[in-house]
Amino acid sequence: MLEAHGLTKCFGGLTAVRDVTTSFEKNRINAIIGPNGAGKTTFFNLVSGYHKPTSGRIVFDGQDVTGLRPDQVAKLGVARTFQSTNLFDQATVLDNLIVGHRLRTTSTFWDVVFNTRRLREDEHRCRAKAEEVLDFVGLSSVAHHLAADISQEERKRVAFALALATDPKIVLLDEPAGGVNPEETLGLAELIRKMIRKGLTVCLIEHKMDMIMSLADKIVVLDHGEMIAEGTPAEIRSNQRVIEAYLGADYAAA
Ligand SMILES: Nc1ncnc2c1ncn2[C@@H]1O[C@H](COP(=O)(O)OP(=O)(O)OP(=O)(O)O)[C@@H](O)[C@H]1O
Repeated sequence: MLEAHGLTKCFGGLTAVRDVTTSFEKNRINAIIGPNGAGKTTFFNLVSGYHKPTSGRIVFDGQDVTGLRPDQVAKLGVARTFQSTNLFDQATVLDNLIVGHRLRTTSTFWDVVFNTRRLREDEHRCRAKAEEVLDFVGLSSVAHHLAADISQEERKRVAFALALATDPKIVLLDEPAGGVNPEETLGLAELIRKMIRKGLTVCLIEHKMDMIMSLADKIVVLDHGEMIAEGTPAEIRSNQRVIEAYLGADYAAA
C-alpha cells in the first residue's frame, strides 16, 4: 500500500534518511523504530509530503506521490499525527475537531456572509464527522470539555481523531504513546487495533518496545538514516545488529 524506493533526504551535509527501500502492507500495523536522530520522523515527513526527498520515490496505493504537497498527499488518504498535538486550548474538544475539519470544506467567505445552504450543509457534515470520530476514539464524554483541561492520554486520542476525520487509508502515528502511563498505553494500543478492524493501515513510530513487540505485524529499524533491518517482531528482537544498535540485551530473543 505504501512503498519507499531508495528514499534519501539530506539536510546540508547531513543525510537524515539514506537509500531506504521498504513497503507497508494494507490493513497491517507497521512500526518504525530506532535510536534518537535515526531519521524516523524525517521518514514520516517525506511520506506525508512535508519534505521533498533528495532522491528516491514514494508510491502510495499504486500511485507515485513523490514530491506532492502535504494537502495533496492527505487528499489521497495519508493522515498523520505529530509528537505533540497542538490544540486550541480555550476551545472545546469538539470545536477543535470541527475547526480541523472545517478547513477542508468548500464554503467561502461569501457563504458565511450570506449564510448559504452550502455553509449550513458543511457545518452539519463537520459536526457529524467530529462526533463520529470522537466516539470512535472513546472521547464522547469529554467532547464539551476545554482542550486545556484534558489529560495527555486524551490529547493523544484527539490527535488520532483529527487524523481519522480526514477519512484516511493509512494513518502515520508519531509516538502515539509518548508521555502516557503503562495502563493508558494498553488502551491506546487497543485503539490502534480497532483502527485495523475498521480496515485502516497504520504505521507508527514508537520507543515503547513492549507495545511495539506485541502490536506490530512488521517492524522497520532505522539507524543513522539507514534501514538496518525489517521483519516481524520475532525476527527483529533476535537480530544481532538491531540488538547492538538499539534494543540492548533485554529484548534479545530467548
Ligand atoms: N528540518 C531539518 N533540518 C535539518 N536537520 C534535520 C531536520 N529534521 C531532522 N533533522 C536531522 O535529521 C536527523 C534525523 O532526525 P529525525 O527527527 O528524523 O530523527 P528521529 O529518528 O525521528 O529521532 P527522535 O526519536 O529523537 O524523534 C537528526 O540528526 C536531525 O537533527
